[in-house]
Amino acid sequence: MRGGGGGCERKCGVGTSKFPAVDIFVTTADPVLEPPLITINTVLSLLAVDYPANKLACYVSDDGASIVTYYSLVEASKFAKHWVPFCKKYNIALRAPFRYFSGNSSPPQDSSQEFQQDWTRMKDEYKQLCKKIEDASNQEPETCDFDVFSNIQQKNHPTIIKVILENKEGVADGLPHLVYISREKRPKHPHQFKAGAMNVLTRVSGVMTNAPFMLNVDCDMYANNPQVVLHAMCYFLGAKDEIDCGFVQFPQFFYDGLKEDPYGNQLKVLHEYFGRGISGIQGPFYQGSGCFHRRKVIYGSSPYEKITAGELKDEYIQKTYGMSEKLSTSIAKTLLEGSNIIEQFNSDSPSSSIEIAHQVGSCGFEFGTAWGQKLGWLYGSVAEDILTGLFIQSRGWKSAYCLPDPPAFLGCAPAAGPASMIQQKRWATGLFEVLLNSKSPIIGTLFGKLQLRQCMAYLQIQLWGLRSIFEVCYAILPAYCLITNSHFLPQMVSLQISWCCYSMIVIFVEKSCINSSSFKFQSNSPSSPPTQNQAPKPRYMRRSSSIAVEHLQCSLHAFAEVRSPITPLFLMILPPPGLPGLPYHVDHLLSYFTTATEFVPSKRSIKDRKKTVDEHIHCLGHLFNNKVSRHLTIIKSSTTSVLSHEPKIGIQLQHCYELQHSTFYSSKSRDYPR
Ligand SMILES: O=c1ccn([C@@H]2O[C@H](COP(=O)(O)OP(=O)(O)O[C@H]3O[C@H](CO)[C@@H](O)[C@H](O)[C@H]3O)[C@@H](O)[C@H]2O)c(=O)[nH]1
Ligand SMILES: [Mn+2]
Repeated sequence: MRGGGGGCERKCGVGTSKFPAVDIFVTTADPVLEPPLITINTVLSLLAVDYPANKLACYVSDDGASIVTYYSLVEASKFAKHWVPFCKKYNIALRAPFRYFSGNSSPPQDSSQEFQQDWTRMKDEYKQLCKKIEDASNQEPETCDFDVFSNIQQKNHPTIIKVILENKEGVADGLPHLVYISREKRPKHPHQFKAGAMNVLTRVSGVMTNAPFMLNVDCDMYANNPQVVLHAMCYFLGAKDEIDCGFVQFPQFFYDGLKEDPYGNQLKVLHEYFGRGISGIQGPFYQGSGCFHRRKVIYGSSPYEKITAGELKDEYIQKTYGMSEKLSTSIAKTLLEGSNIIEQFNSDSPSSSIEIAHQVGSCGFEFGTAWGQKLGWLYGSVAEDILTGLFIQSRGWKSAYCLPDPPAFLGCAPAAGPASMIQQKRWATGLFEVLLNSKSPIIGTLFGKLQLRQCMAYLQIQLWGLRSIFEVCYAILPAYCLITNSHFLPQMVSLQISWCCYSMIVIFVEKSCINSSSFKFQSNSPSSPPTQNQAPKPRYMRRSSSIAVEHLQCSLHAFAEVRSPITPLFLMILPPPGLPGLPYHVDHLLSYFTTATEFVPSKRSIKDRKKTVDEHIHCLGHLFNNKVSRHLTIIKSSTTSVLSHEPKIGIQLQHCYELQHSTFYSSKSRDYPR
């Protein structure tokens, strides 16, 4: 055992030497669009997490090959030497300094003298750090250490790797390793965007530290909950079978969003409701940031095939994973000793592997190998996250969704305007590319281990781009009807009328149930994972609710959900007769009806209801608004949860509400680190 790590040990009831190592990857690509100050704040928040420092290594990939980014990291590492002990000493909740100090010009008055002094010193140091970075952005810093950056072009340069911090003695209370990487770029070589960067990070870390778990964060998402690594490890180590937990995804939440989120940039529907819903099937999608993977999952392993040493001949490994002896050894170790996760951490210091790291970071390394095709982060879509996660789940792995309080990561989202439209267009295109890819969910279900309902959930998001056609139609529909003095509801065609009545019932029951059954969260949510002997605390208390009504509600939802992903496809081919010329999209009609049901009598005050109606009307004007679909998604999430569990009604409901309301442990894994 190296080092002590008393803090974590006390909190978790497990010796920290038993904690598995974790490699952390932060990606940045452009020092202008992603200012180094933001990147270093993310890095600082990660260096300061509550986890033994000798089990962590943080790798920053800089696709911008920016001297300012590198300089900022070097300066930040000096600051970290004071910042991290400060955070741990006073158990600071928010460990990204720009958020911690924002709006506070003086320390809290009711705190101790010592704390006030330390606080003021830290704030001054942070100010100096900001000043240095600002100066460097205006005029490039000059020291001999930065020679490698001179005379290079952003898109044409060799690999640059710098070990900035090294925890050589392996002390748990020290600082984690910090490594800067800018992979080789050549004009004629496709660099494969983030997926390419992630694959280099995987290989470089494979030869340097080779931790069995890897966390990946975008540079603009800082760790908002210092216990995030512990939370993730509870899932990995608690899973009865590792197949249940190939990766652990934390939802993406954002700070400083616009009030009321008029453009839907907070992606509440996707992350909060949809995410919880599919947790009940095969688990959440991989969302690109805030996700922990098992290393062997990224190396392409399948939970059903146990690899034997005989299969891992050098020749095979080098053909699949590339020509590097040290990398081959580390990969073989990961694949063979996959479950012996404690042993794998490479105890050599990162700087001893720097030469090999350069080799595996070069752009020709992947030539002729399976990287990006069958392993690593996959190429072929700008939504490499969804594609990679889909491929993992198609091999049979499940994933877990973790929603601790406070949220694990917070990021910045474009507020509005062209930036957010460009982002949404990129996602819509990327998602559609995945649908057309040879690894599409349909193929995954037919020939792989992707569950049918998981496939439907993937289709639901992948058809997102196509839905805009219908969205436009429905947005202009009311106006069209006003101008031509016609109706947008179908004429007396029995099929459509029955759909309308049915939808009204669903929403009516939904509304009345939401009003009648209320759930109260316990305010004292556990801030640390429970110890071995401690029973898990229930995270919510049920107050009053009628099981019968709830069940009715859930079954209706289930019924409504089953057809949902198929509906848009079906209706595109076969528009029903009631609305000539306009496809009849049930989802969207449902959202119109949601507005109407605000007039159904309920216990909510008139003022409240009026507000909701206003909201909906406001929404209809905004094509990018999520609010209309919010109600729908509540329906979807409870449905998918219900559908995914065994037939006993009571258990179904329990799971359904746990998935919707629990913030920490998944309903499936109730074991804790041993
Ligand atoms: O060539 C590139 C391009 C991007 N990135 C990094 O990838 C991340 C995501 O890129 P960004 O342009 O910020 O995309 P977002 O739309 O904000 O990100 C979401 O969508 C992406 C897929 O489009 C996912 O990769 C992200 O993880 C997910 O958070 C950032 O850290 C970038 O620095 C690189 O490292 N190299
Ligand atoms: Mn981003």
